[in-house]
Amino acid sequence: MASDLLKKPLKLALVQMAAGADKPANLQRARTQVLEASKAGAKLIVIPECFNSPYGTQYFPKYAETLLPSPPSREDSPSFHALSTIAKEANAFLVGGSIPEYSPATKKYFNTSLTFSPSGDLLATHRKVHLFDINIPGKITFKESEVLSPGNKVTIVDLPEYGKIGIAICYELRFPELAMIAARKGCFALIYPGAFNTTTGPLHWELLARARAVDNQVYVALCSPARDMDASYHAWGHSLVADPNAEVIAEIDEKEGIVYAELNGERIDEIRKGIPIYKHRRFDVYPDVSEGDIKYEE
Ligand SMILES: NC(=O)CCC(=O)C(=O)O
Repeated sequence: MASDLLKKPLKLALVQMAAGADKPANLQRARTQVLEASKAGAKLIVIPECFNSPYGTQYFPKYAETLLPSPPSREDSPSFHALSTIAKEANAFLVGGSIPEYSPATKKYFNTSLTFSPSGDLLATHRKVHLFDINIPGKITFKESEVLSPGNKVTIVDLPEYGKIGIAICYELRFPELAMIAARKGCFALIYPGAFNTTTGPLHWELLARARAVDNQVYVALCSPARDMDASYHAWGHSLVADPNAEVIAEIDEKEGIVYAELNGERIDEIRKGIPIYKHRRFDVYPDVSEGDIKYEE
């Protein structure tokens, strides 16, 4: 019996690409690797957070593009047009990692993810809601909010013929509420373009992916850039897919490469039948975070 959540099997690819200082080269690299994934049969393809620029607050203003009004002009957003064309060439849904965005109307910068359909149409825009501001003395200090402003919407995207996915960016993996809202609204997978680092990555990256998967009994996919030890920020890499039972079913090391996984709705149904937490929740005892005044990207 077909699953209500994911109507037919879906091949997912996570493109763990290197992103350097040369924006046109980053766009070209994304194209080459997305097309390789599509040749391998992937119908949902993800690229990393900040794929068109090095990751660092010092780079965001220089690499930022203007997305509104939508569609933007080619001059305002070469990355928007590259992603739309790549999705069409690949004939696949493309979660376009994220790019630094500048809004002239508000004079604010955002960390923004664009998702395109196989015909190259923009399906959703997610501006990172939870900014990465951390300070681990002697290890890493990073403050996205020095430059970026937060988005304020939950992003759920309907992939026609398949089902719904939730999209959030990197640090947002640490916020179970976001994942729970998306899962309880019927998503079969939570997709996170991300760039954890070599301090937090070893302990938390896989743990958090598996935690969000087991909490919600959905697929969880994390797509990182490849590690570049010459860059100012050392990405953890290790793009991976956890299944609805929190098993890591595909993973890569820190180098460039593509991770593939077959997603199957019947696997979600099987796990939910065996451990029926969806029937056991007690909203008479505590509130349902997926109800109430939630702001969605439309
Ligand atoms: N780009 C990010 O949001 C990094 C998040 C991260 O490394 C973490 O530990 O959280």
